[in-house]
Amino acid sequence: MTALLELHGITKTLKGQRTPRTILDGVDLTVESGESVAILGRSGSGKSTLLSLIGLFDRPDGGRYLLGGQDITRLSERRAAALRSAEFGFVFQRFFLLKHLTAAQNVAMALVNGQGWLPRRKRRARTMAALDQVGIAHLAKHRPARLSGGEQQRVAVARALVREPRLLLADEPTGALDTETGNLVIEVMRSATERGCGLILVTHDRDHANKMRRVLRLDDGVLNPATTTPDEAWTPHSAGMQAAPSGAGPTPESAAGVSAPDGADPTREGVPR
Ligand SMILES: Nc1ncnc2c1ncn2[C@@H]1O[C@H](COP(=O)(O)OP(=O)(O)OP(=O)(O)O)[C@@H](O)[C@H]1O
Repeated sequence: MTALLELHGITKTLKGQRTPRTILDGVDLTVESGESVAILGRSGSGKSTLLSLIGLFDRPDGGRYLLGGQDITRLSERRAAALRSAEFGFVFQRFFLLKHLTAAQNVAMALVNGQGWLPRRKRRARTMAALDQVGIAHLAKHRPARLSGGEQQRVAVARALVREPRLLLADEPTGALDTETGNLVIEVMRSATERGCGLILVTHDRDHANKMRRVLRLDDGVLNPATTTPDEAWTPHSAGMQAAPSGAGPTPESAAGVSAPDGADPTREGVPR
């Protein structure tokens, strides 16, 4: 069977400095449909860079990237944006909801692009189904200000799922939530894998990593191919693990996958290279 995602020898080097710096050093990774994979690693080990390459916000300098068996290593910006809208769902630490829109409108935003034209009734049905999936259909008409942090993140997860992505990419999605709410959000994302969606979760949380089928560790840009347990991954070498800094990042539109047709990387927005 063809794997959902295959990375072969992916490298990324930061240039523009006196000496180029290797951020990803020959990463190999295979993810099957319906599989969940946690990636652990200390701060600065390259986790967000890897997700950004997988989400087609950036390109590798070397290696091959296959999605469903198709080589997508070197797509034009336009094709990358189209594929990103059609195939991926994104969840970040911050929720990136538009304040003046209701929960339902925030979710429906993700259907504006990437799905072609959807009749209003269908759009509404899919939006409500996504909100129902995350257990907050009854809050559809509420604006973000009336929702708790966990409810807002569930809206963000519904927005990521409404397009029925093949792959869900989550970068520290529970970093701003309390334990109970974080568990709920992880469970919602994990349940999407039961319907065949792949899930790659970058996290510093051992318990959440433990809920994924595989746990992999990234050390200074090198992805250890051996499945590990979160406790093993938490060796002194990775003692520098800490919450990701919440700097400039995605916008509500880019988090919904509808506003980065120019290939701008929402995970890097505003960050000078
Ligand atoms: N735009 C950039 N400009 C300069 N350096 C960058 C840029 N993006 C990433 N880096 C560097 O690349 C390395 C990997 O960064 P990345 O954000 O991928 O790490 P991470 O494992 O996700 O860290 P964290 O857990 O803190 O989010 C870091 O040393 C970082 O400083």
